[in-house]
Amino acid sequence: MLILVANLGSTSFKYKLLDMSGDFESANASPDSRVLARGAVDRIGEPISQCEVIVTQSHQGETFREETQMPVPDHGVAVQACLDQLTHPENGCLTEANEVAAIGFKAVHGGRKSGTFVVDDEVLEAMDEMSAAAPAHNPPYIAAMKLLRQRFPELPLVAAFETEFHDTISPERRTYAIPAEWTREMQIQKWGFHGSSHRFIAERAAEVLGRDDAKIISCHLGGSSSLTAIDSGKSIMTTMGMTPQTGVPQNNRVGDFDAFAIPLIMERTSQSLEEVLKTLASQGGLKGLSGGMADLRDIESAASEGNADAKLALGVYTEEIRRHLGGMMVALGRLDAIVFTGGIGENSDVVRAAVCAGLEGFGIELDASKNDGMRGEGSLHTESSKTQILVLPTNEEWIVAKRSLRALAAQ
Ligand SMILES: Nc1ncnc2c1ncn2[C@@H]1O[C@H](COP(=O)(O)OP(=O)(O)O)[C@@H](O)[C@H]1O
Ligand SMILES: CC(=O)OP(=O)(O)O
Ligand SMILES: [Mg+2]
Repeated sequence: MLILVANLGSTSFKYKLLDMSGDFESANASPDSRVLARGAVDRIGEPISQCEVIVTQSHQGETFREETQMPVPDHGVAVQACLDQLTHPENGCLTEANEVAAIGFKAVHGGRKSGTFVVDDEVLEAMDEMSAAAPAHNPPYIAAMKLLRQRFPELPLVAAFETEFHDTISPERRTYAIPAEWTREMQIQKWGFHGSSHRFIAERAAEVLGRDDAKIISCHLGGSSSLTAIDSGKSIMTTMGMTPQTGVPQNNRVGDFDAFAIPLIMERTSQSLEEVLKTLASQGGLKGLSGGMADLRDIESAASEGNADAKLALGVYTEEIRRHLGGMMVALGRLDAIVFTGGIGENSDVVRAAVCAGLEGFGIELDASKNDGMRGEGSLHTESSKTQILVLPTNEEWIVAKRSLRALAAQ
């Protein structure tokens, strides 16, 4: 049974076509060997996007790999290019898109619909209600789902919402200090996001550490970044709140911010509430701090050349990560591992070193020689470190595929 998983990130589009036949629930289900094709478009919306496609077995029976650079203005163009690639007469691996049993989406905010659901009008409506709360994420997902529903009306679409993994967080850690009826009646609360990634890290870290009762902090750092404290496989605390604009600074979204600064900004800039919110959700975060650079690769290179704004952006970003790390260590009471994942966590030794700096007194010791240039799965701690420091590449698509199949079976 083939499942196509669509992952529309804030800066990227990634997809995997997975063969989910046989037992995919067991520990040796081997996610990598099930990938028939995968592709990624990086730097969506920038003048030049990087596109990579790998088809493990094409119609010609051979592996096909292509890397191109071209403008990909939005996620709609990326989804269309993915379907064209998969059904390409020579280099694709599907004769028709209908050979796929379902398309699973790493959907972001369903508000009242937190879980994994076959997409119907009610799911789309719930996502639409949350579009103002997740402006960078929900509109492209809704557009992609509507496009695919129109093109392939027989093909089930499944939405695995990012909030689901955080359903285990206690009321004390998910409730804002606001009038109680706002929480009860409107569910204004800390939902948390990146659930597929943090769940994958919980599963993989348990395998790597060889224990099911591990206490870990999963640092998913990418276009969007969030940390989650995980105890025995369950989320107990996370950094994003009601919306994916909160927590640590995001690529171009503000992160934690004092709501009472907003009326002052409106007064002094003569901007409407909508204009100020749009700025906070598209010109804030790393982009706002650095004077226009939303991608950490650009910020790192500008900072190394002495650019003061870029240095400050890096400093604010890593200090915010450390602030949350400290709170999570207290919530967990013991820390077996810090895990770095996501585009930044998996690739940036600069960020990993800054996050772990000076934590030796807590038993967290980074080995600089292991960290420098480290990519792929591996460990970065010294022999005497009490806490392990790991890099585990995330696999959100694997979690979405598994959850999508369960939702289809439960229908
Ligand atoms: N080699 C690298 N060094 C530093 N940062 C990187 C590197 N490669 C990717 N990144 C960062 O990772 C981000 C993408 O992360 P990812 O988790 O894939 O994105 P998304 O949030 O779109 O799902 C990029 O915006 C970039 O900031
Ligand atoms: C919140 C979320 O899913 O973020 P992103 O897709 O940008 O990583
Ligand atoms: Mg992502």
